[in-house]
Formats: sequence, structure tokens, C-alpha cells
Amino acid sequence: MTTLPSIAIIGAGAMGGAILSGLLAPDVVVEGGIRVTNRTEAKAALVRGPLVESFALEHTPDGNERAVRGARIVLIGVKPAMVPETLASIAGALEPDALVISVAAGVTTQTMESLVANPVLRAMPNTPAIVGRAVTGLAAGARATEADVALGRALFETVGTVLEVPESQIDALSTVSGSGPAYVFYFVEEFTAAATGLGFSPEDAGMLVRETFLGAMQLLASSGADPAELRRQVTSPKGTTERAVAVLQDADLEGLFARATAAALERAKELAAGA
Ligand SMILES: NC(=O)C1=CN([C@@H]2O[C@H](COP(=O)(O)OP(=O)(O)OC[C@H]3O[C@@H](n4cnc5c(N)ncnc54)[C@H](OP(=O)(O)O)[C@@H]3O)[C@@H](O)[C@H]2O)C=CC1
Ligand SMILES: O=C(O)[C@@H]1CCC=N1
Repeated sequence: MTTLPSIAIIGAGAMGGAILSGLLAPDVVVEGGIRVTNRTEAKAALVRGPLVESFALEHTPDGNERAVRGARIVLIGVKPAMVPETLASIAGALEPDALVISVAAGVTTQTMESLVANPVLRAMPNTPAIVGRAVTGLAAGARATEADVALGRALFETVGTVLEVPESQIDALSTVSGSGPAYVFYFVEEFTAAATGLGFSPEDAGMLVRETFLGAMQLLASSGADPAELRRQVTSPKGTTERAVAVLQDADLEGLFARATAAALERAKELAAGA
């Protein structure tokens, strides 16, 4: 059982909503309640429930201020470009002991600290939070104490695993685990298209690829073996897999991942600069 103090989520879309789902798990108690905000009623209605007070700014223009009053944790889940104006608008309503946590890519704790007087953390979760399998990077701002970091860790451990990192590493972490689910889903899409091209129905192709990914990942996780060794066990000398893997190697998969993560890192720098 995890007990957390009152929480406000400002911007409960894909990521804020995923964290919210962790807070609603049966083994989590949020004392003092959960308040969330979105701009539109359409979004607000999606997350409203017996344990969640949900404001739509289009109907309740001071919803953000109302949500953060009395909240011990304030999670900022709006798009990076909107973080500065959102923080500025709630700064006067924050409780003095509120811990402000942003999940925004690129936005630094220094920027956050210039807008609010409170301790701040940066977090980089990922959408498998919805199924309790997130990986969240957590970095402390200059004012945050060990107790603040522990509180942030407790929050994100409701949806998975937490790795504390210095802030200098959080953008790099984001290019791996923050964006990573998209890379995996893209692989699944393309692999499924290849299977369909081999004559399988979309349903059968989807099942073959999904179960192959799930089975391989469970084998990797439970065996504790090196992925290269597990690959070797599939790759019979002079067999079929060897030919397929050679094609992937010729396409420089390693270089492709390096270039993709470098591009994401570059974008995080642009976001930090307000672009
Ligand atoms: N998606 C992901 O995998 C990850 C995202 N992040 C970070 O999470 C943040 C949100 O991204 P994501 O969840 O994908 O985006 P979404 O667009 O899904 O969510 C943003 C939410 O913020 C709401 N919103 C916008 N403006 C305001 C405001 N002024 N006050 C209150 N709520 C507002 C929007 O409501 P409405 O739609 O009604 O306008 C929307 O529901 C970003 O900063 C991103 O960097 C971090 C890790 C992973
Ligand atoms: O694409 C983005 O900017 C966010 C951060 C990591 C995942 N989604």
C-alpha cells in the first residue's frame, strides 16, 4: 500500500492521464484527494470520477489555481512550450510546501525555479505507466531536498520503476525510455506490414508480431541472459535467421539508433531554449 498526499495534475492528457491511472490503483491512497485540469471539457470528462475532481478551463477559467490550492504535489503535464506560462499563472496559488514536478521534455529546473518559489523536480516517465510498467527518470532542482525526491519517487513508483539521474542526463534518458515506446510501436507496425506482405491477414500478422515481441521480452527479462546470447540461440549457423540479421546489420541498425536518439536530444535542447 502506498499513501500519497494531495495531488494536482495540471494537464492530464496522454502522460498526465497515464500517471493518474497509477494513482487510481487499488493499492494507492491519495490522502486529500486528486484534482486534475485540462483546457477542454471533452478531456476533463475523460478523467473525471469518484476519486478525481476534474476541471475544464473552458468552463472554470481559474481551474488551475483551484486545483493547486491545498495540493502537496503539483504535477505539470502540459506541452513543454506551455510550461512557463502555466507555472507563472499558478505561482501565487501554490502552497508554500508544494512540490512541483514537471514531466515536460527539455524544460529545465532552472526555468521552473525562475517562475515558482517552490522546490521542483523534473521527471521523464513513459506511457507504459498505463499498465504499471513505466520507467521514470527523476532529477532534482536546486531547492529540492532528499525528502522531496523521495516523495517524487513514491509518486512515480505507483506506475513502475524510477531511476534518479542528474539533470544533465535527463534529456538523454528521455531519448531512450521517454520516446522509446514509440520506437517499439514503430517496429511493431513495420514488422506487421512485412508479415501482411507475406500473405497473413492483418489479424494474424498482428498476433504473430505482438506475441513474438512479448515472448522475446519475457524471455530476456526472466532468463537474465545477454540479448546477444539469446539472439545467437535463434540464429542457426547457415540458417534462415542469419540471412535476415545480416540484412539488418547491413542497414546499420546501430547507427540508426544513434542518429535517432541524437535527433531527439537535439530537439530537447531546442525545447529548453523555448523553440
Ligand atoms: N506522451 C508521452 O509519451 C510523454 C510526454 N511527456 C511530456 O508530457 C507533457 C504532455 O504531453 P502529452 O501528455 O503527450 O500531451 P497531451 O496533449 O496529451 O496532454 C496535454 C494536456 O494538457 C492540457 N492542457 C493544455 N493547456 C493547459 C492548461 N493551460 N492548463 C491545464 N491543462 C492544459 C491539454 O488539454 P486539452 O487537450 O483539453 O487542451 C491536454 O490534455 C509534455 O510536456 C511532454 O513533453 C513526457 C514523457 C512521455
Ligand atoms: O515526444 C515528446 O516530446 C515526449 C517526450 C518523450 C516522449 N514524448
